[in-house]
Amino acid sequence: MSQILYTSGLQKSYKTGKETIPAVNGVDLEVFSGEIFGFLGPNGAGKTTTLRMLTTLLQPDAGEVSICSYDLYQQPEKIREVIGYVSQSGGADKDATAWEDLILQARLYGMSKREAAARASDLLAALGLESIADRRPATYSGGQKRRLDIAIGMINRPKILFLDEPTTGLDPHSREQLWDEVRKLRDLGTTIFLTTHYMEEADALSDRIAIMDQGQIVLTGTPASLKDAISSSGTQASLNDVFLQHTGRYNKSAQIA
Ligand SMILES: Nc1ncnc2c1ncn2[C@@H]1O[C@H](COP(=O)(O)OP(=O)(O)OP(=O)(O)O)[C@@H](O)[C@H]1O
Repeated sequence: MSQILYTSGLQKSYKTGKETIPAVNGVDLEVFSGEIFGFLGPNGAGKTTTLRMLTTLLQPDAGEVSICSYDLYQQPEKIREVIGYVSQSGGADKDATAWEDLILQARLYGMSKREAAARASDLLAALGLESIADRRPATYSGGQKRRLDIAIGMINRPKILFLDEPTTGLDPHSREQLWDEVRKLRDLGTTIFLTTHYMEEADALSDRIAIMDQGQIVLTGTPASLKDAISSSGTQASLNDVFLQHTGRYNKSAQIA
């Protein structure tokens, strides 16, 4: 598999008054084309800060970043062309129907009216939103809203899609439905970079995961290899056990699901 995302020594501090908070403190990452990469860590670990740098929304203090071989500092506009980003709050327009919103987004990416309509139709079908395309998001369920957010994030056919906690707040059934949609996107060739607080989600979805803590990557590997590494004969460790061992705390939200 070829490399699609690379970071080396990525750093970012925030200054608030006299205090300097080293939010991201030397992050090295490698993500391969076609994989679902799970990005985990306790609250305040630095995940969102990392994600905002990778998506060109925040300037790093130091470090190298390349996505699809484009350099973050030299070619940020090229990086924006090849990524999609679905933030925790989503990007859907509450006053537009799904169809209107997708058409507008496609036109903003320079598609002709005909191309925009074809792209919107394809995305509505891929994400199971056809029957509600003419309604506004206020009338959607939580899962439908998240699927529309993802459709908007996919409008420009990104090579890599960043999903920030895509299933937070969804019930277990909607969450599993969304997992299927994410797998479908991956099977169609999109690399997925996903943050989540749900360990069973990371386990079920990710080809590989990285665990971040206090601004640094503390562990990377496949879910199976990470669990096997701390399992003893007769006792299979869970991803939550792995998380506990490497961050010193259980991920409480993981137990809600
Ligand atoms: N705008 C900001 N100004 C000052 N400090 C910030 C700012 N944004 C984040 N931080 C701090 O940087 C650190 C990393 O925060 P970040 O939001 O990246 O973590 P996270 O892993 O995404 O957390 P969560 O899981 O809670 O979303 C935290 O200590 C946080 O308080």
